[in-house]
Amino acid sequence: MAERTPLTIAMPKGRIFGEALELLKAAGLNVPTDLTEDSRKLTVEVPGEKISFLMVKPMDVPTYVEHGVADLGVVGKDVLMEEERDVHELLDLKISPCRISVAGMPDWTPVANPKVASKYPRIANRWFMEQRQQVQVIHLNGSVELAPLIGLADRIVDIVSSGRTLQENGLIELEEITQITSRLIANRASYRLKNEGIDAIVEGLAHVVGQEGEKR
Ligand SMILES: Nc1ncnc2c1ncn2[C@@H]1O[C@H](COP(=O)(O)OP(=O)(O)OP(=O)(O)O)[C@@H](O)[C@H]1O
Ligand SMILES: O=P(O)(O)OC[C@H]1O[C@H](OP(=O)(O)OP(=O)(O)O)[C@H](O)[C@@H]1O
Repeated sequence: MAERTPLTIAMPKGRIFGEALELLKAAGLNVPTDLTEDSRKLTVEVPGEKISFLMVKPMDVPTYVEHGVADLGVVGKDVLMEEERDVHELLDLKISPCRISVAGMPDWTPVANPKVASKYPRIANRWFMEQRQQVQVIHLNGSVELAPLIGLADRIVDIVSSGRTLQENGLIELEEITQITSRLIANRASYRLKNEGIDAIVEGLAHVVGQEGEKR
């Protein structure tokens, strides 16, 4: 891909990273060999292409992009829904598919003002508000499935993929809130000012994910 505009891409460390990297390579980006999941380097430049990568926490990707220190970012739709940052969502990359669901113990019975543990307090609050159910959301940063087992919460709102974590902890999925995939996002000003460079990347990625007609 002939790329002249200097661009910075925020890449999420962790689960999405490998698949996102493969997509970028398939889209023709000359990805440097030191851009690997286990690298400790936090910035990596693509020689000759004026592209640099920032290695950041998945939850922080929209922050870097909103503030314009990254022009582009790859992030799960769950994070976009939770963070509500002012960024431009360009493309559904269709990687890291999963869903956000409400789950609980099989013998769960309705109680007044139930406690709901979640890594996604905004998504959980929004969902229960839409359902006109009053709940108390407890924010956790991980191991959310533990909460109903030890009496911290009556239900959880969390990612479900294979369903293994729920199953191994004796929980059941009660309601699906939404399907999730990873998205390509852009800083709003960058999208206007660096449109040519960004469009070249979007075109390449859209071609790979088979989505020419679906770009936003
Ligand atoms: N079990 C899963 N299967 C598939 N995709 C998942 C799964 N869990 C999360 N994801 C997707 O991958 C993204 C990144 O998840 P990952 O676990 O790498 O980061 P994280 O949730 O921020 O973890 P940590 O808090 O450990 O840094 C999530 O935002 C979501 O879109
Ligand atoms: O349906 P499954 O395939 O089992 O995947 C779902 C699990 O994966 C994620 O957890 P993660 O591994 O990121 O750990 P965490 O609990 O620390 O967030 C998510 O929060 C679920 O716990």
